[in-house]
Amino acid sequence: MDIVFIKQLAVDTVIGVYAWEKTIQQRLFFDLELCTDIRAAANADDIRQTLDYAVVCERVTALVQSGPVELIETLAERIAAMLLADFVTTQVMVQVDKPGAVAAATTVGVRIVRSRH
Ligand SMILES: Nc1nc2c(c(=O)[nH]1)N=C([C@H](O)[C@@H](O)CO)CN2
Repeated sequence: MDIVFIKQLAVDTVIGVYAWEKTIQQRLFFDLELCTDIRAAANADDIRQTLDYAVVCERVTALVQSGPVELIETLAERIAAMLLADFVTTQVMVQVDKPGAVAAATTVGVRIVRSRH
């Protein structure tokens, strides 16, 4: 299967478990992979026949900024569910990086893979 991917999409939002985190914006980064068949789009050279990664970025950014949550796991699951429901894809990978969370680490985060049932 082919993959449309997005690396290190930056989104500022209110995210975190602790009280001090609920009053500030923090930057998260998203890596996304959407499994799809790109051959029809390639043959026709037609954006309408593939996943538009710019639209995916807009949708993910809007979802992340739609309201505060505590866990990056919550965002990963919501993003995966939205991508599977609204785009022509059979399986998605969603990685959420929160690089400011642990000073001694370059980054921390979660990565999930979800498929259409
Ligand atoms: N598995 C997770 N662990 C932690 C999370 C999280 O979202 N998932 N969040 C925090 C705090 O919000 C932390 O980022 C504050 O620095 C701690 N652990």
